[in-house]
Amino acid sequence: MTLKRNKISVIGSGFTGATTALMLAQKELGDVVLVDIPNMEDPTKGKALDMLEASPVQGFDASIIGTANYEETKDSDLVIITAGIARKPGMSRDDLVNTNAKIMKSVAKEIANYAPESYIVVLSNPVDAMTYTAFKESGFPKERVIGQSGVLDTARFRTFVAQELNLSVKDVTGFVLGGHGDDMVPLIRYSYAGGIPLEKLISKDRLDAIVARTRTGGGEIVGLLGNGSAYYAPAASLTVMAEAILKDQRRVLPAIAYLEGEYGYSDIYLGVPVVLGGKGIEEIIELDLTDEEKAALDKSAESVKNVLKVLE
Ligand SMILES: NC(=O)C1=CN([C@@H]2O[C@H](COP(=O)(O)OP(=O)(O)OC[C@H]3O[C@@H](n4cnc5c(N)ncnc54)[C@H](O)[C@@H]3O)[C@@H](O)[C@H]2O)C=CC1
Ligand SMILES: O=C([O-])CC(=O)C(=O)O
Repeated sequence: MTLKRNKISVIGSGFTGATTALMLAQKELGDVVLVDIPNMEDPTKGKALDMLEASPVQGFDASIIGTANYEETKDSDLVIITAGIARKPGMSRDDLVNTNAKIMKSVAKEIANYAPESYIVVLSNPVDAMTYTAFKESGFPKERVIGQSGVLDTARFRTFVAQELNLSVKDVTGFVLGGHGDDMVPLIRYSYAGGIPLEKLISKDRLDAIVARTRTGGGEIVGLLGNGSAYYAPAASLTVMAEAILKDQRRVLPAIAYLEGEYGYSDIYLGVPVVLGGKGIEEIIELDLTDEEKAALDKSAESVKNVLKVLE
């Protein structure tokens, strides 16, 4: 028997792509190919070499290469797409749609050509619409094209709750549904600290404030950074999704999935709870929602549909 390491391609070697490449390698999830456009080839090679030189210090075994040649992605097991522009203060994620759709189409075609059996995880914004674009352009089955939003949004929610209660983040769980925009839907009813419903531990006013901060969590970082958007927590979120797929963990995570009737929506990619494992999205979990929660999800789905209309 010949054992082989996973091959993971990360498209886009900017803030999120490079950080993700390092985290994947540090966790020894596979050999990493970092890809960018031709005029970014040298910086991409430089970042990859710099990361590789960290491997003896930290003691991880993974090759990391930088390239502008998609041939290097041949037969990747997993491809993570971070290529595209990021927003600046004053912009919404949806303002990125036209530029990033063009990039996503070309990247998805390259992946379909060189890594037709791979799983695709999309980060580029507006991510619900970009995941839809990657699905259509790649022609891959829906379970192999997944978007990242909920792990990050939930992580922000968990961070703020842990700060509020002065408890370990490890004991705080949360669930954020819907599109990755300011009308995402954090579900308090399904969120706990050490198994205790949050509503029993935090006042309604404080919970409302935490929900509001979660919804605008991306914008908060954009405002502070001044020239770009978040990358450490997004990279950590991508890494957890990659691990769930490559190690067939069957984790229950919120992820952007293609819906065909689930939650009452069709032909749309939207953030919902899924089982993520070796076959990609193995199940979509349908939760019972109150009328208020469903109305909030409808509003969020409507925003995603409006972005998709721009693409038509
Ligand atoms: N879904 C989410 O939760 C999050 C999404 N994002 C999004 O991820 C994207 C990337 O963000 P950053 O890494 O901070 O941006 P960045 O500007 O630092 O890096 C983007 C990289 O993509 C490259 N690129 C452009 N066209 C390409 C192509 N055709 N092939 C390969 N590479 C290409 C650029 O040269 C650049 O190096 C943005 O759209 C951002 O909004 C960022 C954080 C969280
Ligand atoms: O806010 C942005 O533009 C980047 C992003 O999606 C996030 O950090 O949630």
